[in-house]
Amino acid sequence: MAPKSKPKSKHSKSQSSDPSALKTLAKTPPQRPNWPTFTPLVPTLDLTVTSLLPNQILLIPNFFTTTLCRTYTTFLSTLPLTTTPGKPKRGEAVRVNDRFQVHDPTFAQMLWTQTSLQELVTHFDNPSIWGGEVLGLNPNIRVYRYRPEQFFDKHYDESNQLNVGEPSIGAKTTWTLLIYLSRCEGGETVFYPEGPKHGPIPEPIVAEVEPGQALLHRHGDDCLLHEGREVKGGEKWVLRSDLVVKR
Ligand SMILES: O=C(O)CCC(=O)C(=O)O
Ligand SMILES: [Fe+2]
Repeated sequence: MAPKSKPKSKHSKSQSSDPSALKTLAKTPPQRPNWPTFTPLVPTLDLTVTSLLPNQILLIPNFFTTTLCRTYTTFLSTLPLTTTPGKPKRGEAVRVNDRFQVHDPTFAQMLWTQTSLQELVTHFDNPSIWGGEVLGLNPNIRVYRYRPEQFFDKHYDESNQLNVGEPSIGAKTTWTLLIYLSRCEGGETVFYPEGPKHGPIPEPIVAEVEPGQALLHRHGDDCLLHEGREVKGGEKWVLRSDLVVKR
């Protein structure tokens, strides 16, 4: 929470009387988390991308090992998570969880290149599925913690336009990436495929919260309605980014 008034310490006084120091301070971006390294990992050759719904929802079991999941949840619980308000803005899904969000291009690049993700995505059987030339991951990194009774109500994920790299290239997001980091009761991510207009309503598709499993699903215009079901016991930890392609 922001302090009500500026602290009146000697330190802050000496800083404000030196304009160049102030300039440096203003330019300093908020500190990025000191993310743990991605070890140990299952070798890429031992991982497979499976379809929960062909062309729409893909899974990579054991993308993170159990040990790495534990390292991450321990680390993530030290971050300043904030509880999202129960009352969303108009048109936004009700989302009750604790979250942390950071713009971190370095981490996005690490998660892309220092895990099996880049290899699995770029060597996928049908690369046209990604919706363009894949550049990497969205630097908008989100961390969610759901405790019992917390959930993410039904919604669609939007595609976002952004610029990535140096020199920067126009890009857009096409698939959501979720990495489950813990085991919990409930909390499944559930998708609701649309059936034919007058036909029967298709069964929902349920992705279980398997620690270490990565889930990719199409978003933007091709997004299925989905939700993060209420957690009934334990904690559900998720790392979220998106696949980014050339615009
Ligand atoms: O936590 C989940 O299972 C779903 C998260 C989600 O839908 C989102 O991040 O947009
Ligand atoms: Fe979503």
